[in-house]
Amino acid sequence: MVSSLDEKRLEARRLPMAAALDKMEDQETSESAVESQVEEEGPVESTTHSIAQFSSKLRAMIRIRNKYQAIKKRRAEMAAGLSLSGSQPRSTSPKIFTFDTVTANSPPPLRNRKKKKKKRRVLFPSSSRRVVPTKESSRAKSCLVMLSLIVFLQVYNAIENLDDHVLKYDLEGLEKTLKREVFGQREASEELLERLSDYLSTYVHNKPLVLSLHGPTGVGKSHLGRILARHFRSVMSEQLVLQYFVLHHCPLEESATNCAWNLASRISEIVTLAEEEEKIPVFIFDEVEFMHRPLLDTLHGFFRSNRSSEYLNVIYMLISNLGQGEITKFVLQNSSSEVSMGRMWLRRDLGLLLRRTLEKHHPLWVETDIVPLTLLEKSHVMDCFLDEMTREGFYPDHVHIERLAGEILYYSVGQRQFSQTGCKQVVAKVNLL
Ligand SMILES: Nc1ncnc2c1ncn2[C@@H]1O[C@H](COP(=O)(O)OP(=O)(O)OP(=O)(O)O)[C@@H](O)[C@H]1O
Repeated sequence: MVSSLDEKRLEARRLPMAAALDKMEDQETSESAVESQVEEEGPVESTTHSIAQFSSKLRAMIRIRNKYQAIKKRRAEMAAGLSLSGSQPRSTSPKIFTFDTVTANSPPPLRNRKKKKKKRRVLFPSSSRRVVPTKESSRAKSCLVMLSLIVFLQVYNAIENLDDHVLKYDLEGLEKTLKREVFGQREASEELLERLSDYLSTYVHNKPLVLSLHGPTGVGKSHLGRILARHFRSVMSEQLVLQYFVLHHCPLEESATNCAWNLASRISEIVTLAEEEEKIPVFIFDEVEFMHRPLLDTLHGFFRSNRSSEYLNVIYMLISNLGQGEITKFVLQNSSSEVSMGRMWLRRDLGLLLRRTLEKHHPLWVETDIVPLTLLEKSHVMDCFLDEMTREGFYPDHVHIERLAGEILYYSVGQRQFSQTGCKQVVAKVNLL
């Protein structure tokens, strides 16, 4: 495209050229006149010089004329091009005229052009100052971040602490021992572990943990008590675990008050020591069915939650055959419905039944978690024989074990046989071998 300025320039060039052409035409006529005059008058030396000068001027003029013709032609072509492109707006910016072809100046094809990035613009109202608003850091936002960080750290710390507590008592180790050494009491063992794990995961409690193990004779109550005492002695110090056998420590009723006083001071001593060591002491009372009233009352006092904090971080375990009649009856009656009702439901019902009986015996059982141990079946008794024989160095012959297990008395319910004395006689029978 050619701007108006270019046109003016062309025009300006064209005018002198046109004048020169007119002059050239005049000169051509005058040249012919001169030539005719020369023909008529003959060659003269002075005229020869002026003719040579004149012919060089003429050649220059012809060159200018040719250029002018070329420019004129190009203008005509450009005008034709403009009319073809139609409504394209003419650029108002000044352009430098060159003799390059139009195609050389034409814009490159679209695909070769780089995509221009869109500028993000902030639109301001005409009345306001054109200043980009400064980003204000929100204090509420930073406070929220800080708060969530603190909460996260506290939760993380609490979880770590919980893990630390449980790890300290090695409940996983205890679980393995129970699985290996206790037969036929899977639910009771699991319940026990669950209560211990819940309690031992934290050091701050609002009441002590009181577990009460009940079951018929020979089902492994004392056996469980011994395993627990051994375990806690190994993970804590000896002094923080007390095993109290009523028939051994306080057999006579007349000395019960004195026993109670001694027991209370012993408990206080151990609790204080445990508080210093930041550990939870364990008290295991066996043969509780023989415990006299003053001792039961003393224990009841320790189970209450109105005592100072060190007395709340304690585990008490009561072992007795109280309620054994109820357990035997319940197991035999529900042996066939175990699968249909589910063992957990039966255990819950049995627990409620036992609580009613035990609360009549002494109110301290209101504060306890009751863990019933069930009757052992013939297969469990055989496991007891196998274990005992291996321990005593006998070859564990299956036929021999079956014969020994057959000498024990059983309750028969359908296909199932429940031992009337659990594994109580196993040790004695193996000793006779
Ligand atoms: N469930 C069991 N698993 C392994 N061994 C057992 C089990 N029950 C009993 N025994 C064995 O039988 C012996 C006697 O058991 P334990 O003293 O625990 O009976 P108990 O339930 O306390 O009975 P009691 O109320 O008459 O004292 C134990 O030494 C133990 O070796």
